[in-house]
Amino acid sequence: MHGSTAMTEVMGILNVTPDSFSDGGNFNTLDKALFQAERMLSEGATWLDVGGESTRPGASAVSLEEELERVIPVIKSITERFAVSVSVDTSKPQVMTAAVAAGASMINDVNALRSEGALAAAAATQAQVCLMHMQGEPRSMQRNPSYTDVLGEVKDFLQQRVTACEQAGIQRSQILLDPGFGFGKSVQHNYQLLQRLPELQELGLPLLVGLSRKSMLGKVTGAEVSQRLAASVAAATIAAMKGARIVRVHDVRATVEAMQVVCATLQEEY
Ligand SMILES: Cn1c(SCC(=O)Nc2ccccc2)nc2c(=O)[nH]c(N)nc21
Repeated sequence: MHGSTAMTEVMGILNVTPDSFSDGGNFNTLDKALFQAERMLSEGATWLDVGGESTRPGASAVSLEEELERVIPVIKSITERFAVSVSVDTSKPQVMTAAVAAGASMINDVNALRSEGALAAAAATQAQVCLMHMQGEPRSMQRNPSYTDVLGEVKDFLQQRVTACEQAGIQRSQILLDPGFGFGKSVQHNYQLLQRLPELQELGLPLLVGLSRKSMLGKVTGAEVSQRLAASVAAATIAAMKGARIVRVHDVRATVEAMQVVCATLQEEY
């Protein structure tokens, strides 16, 4: 049995990119975001991940102003209204600073604080930081992912980023690590990382994983993005059994119930 008996936490995904709420109006965006936030909270999410820039390969870049406009009002409203922890999904240092000031308590950076000024921005807050592995850039990372030893290379990268954080004054107690499923990995690489997740725990820091609805699941089930609930819950269950501290998901209720079954199993109390 890996990890503590504490239940793996469920982080609900709250996209505030314009295409995630089909209408145009700003009020509608905030209104709809709050509705989704409240729903995911009621379903048992203890984290909400608020992101204003899609990381899909080919997604258009978002300006600083645009990203701030999208995420800050949402983070402010959620943290004023609800007792939930909010992470901000951004790589921009200015968004990190503003989001924490608005109430976010985790910085979720798919770029592992490699942008200019990101380490300093994160170090200036007391927020938790999730460092995620990515090979290459979102635009081109899926063209030809290649590794000699995917686990070893991901582990080395994450260790290097932890060292960079410590040198910037970020405490280890603030850091979570994430293998970055789908970010510069083939399907085989992704499943190797999932299977060998316990080896990442050797870095001695909590793990956050994002598997929900990703193409690695579609590849083996043949299911479209909107039809990947069972596969996503299965993947979250595997990750939790293998020690993940937080799972980042679209489907909160189903995943929370799966985590309750994992918890009962790992606690061996029944
Ligand atoms: C912001 N963010 C993303 S966005 C990609 C995504 O969800 N794609 C996707 C979503 C739905 C369907 C298919 C693909 N993935 C992670 C992750 O795995 N870990 C952390 N920490 N943050 C993350």
